[in-house]
Amino acid sequence: MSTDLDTICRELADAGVATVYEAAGRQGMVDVELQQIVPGTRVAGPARVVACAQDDNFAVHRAMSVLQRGEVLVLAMPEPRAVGLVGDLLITQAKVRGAAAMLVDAAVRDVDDVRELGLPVWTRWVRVRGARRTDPGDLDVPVELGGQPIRPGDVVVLDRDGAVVVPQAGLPGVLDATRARLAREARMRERLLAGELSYDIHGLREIHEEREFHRQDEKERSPR
Ligand SMILES: O=C([O-])CC(=O)C(=O)O
Ligand SMILES: [Mg+2]
Repeated sequence: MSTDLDTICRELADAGVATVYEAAGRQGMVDVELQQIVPGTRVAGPARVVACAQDDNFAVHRAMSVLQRGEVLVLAMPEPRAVGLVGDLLITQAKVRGAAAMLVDAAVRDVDDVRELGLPVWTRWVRVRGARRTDPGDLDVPVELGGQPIRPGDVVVLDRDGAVVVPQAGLPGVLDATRARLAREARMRERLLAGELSYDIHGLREIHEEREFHRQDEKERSPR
């Protein structure tokens, strides 16, 4: 992974999923409930997409042989199911090879050991149900996760809130918008800490009072 991309990913990870999602114009959300196996982790990296055959983790074993440092392994299946595609042994390999994180649209097992390993993992389910190892599946192909298309190399940002995907072509724009949003939020936070209300800052009080005024007005004018 280039230093440039590495720096951009670090900046997006620090900004966090919600901020990047808003900065991207509310695009890229992975719309599923995800469990964060290692608390407190936030990461971003280019996707190494692993399209597993149904209930089969052959492709995950294969992916370990091509994985590059800094990548986020994205594990998908044709139908997401609570099948344990990875546990501590596969995740050990990912860690040794320098993966940034793993996003699993299936199940993870051995979670106590995985937590100890410390490689950030997000998963749809925790379940011990074993995977087959018979179909090589596909690597480096587009998949869909929680309604969100993920192409190889798209940047995946992950934290406690879940995951958001930024297509490579959109990276510079989203990075600029993220910086601008962080600056705006910092100014806003200062005003809120000083006691101001978002109700006033966004002009909502005014809107509400105006509506109330018209409602009263209409009530008075309407015949009984
Ligand atoms: O081996 C498997 O199929 C998944 C697993 O439990 C591990 O990686 O430790
Ligand atoms: Mg295991």
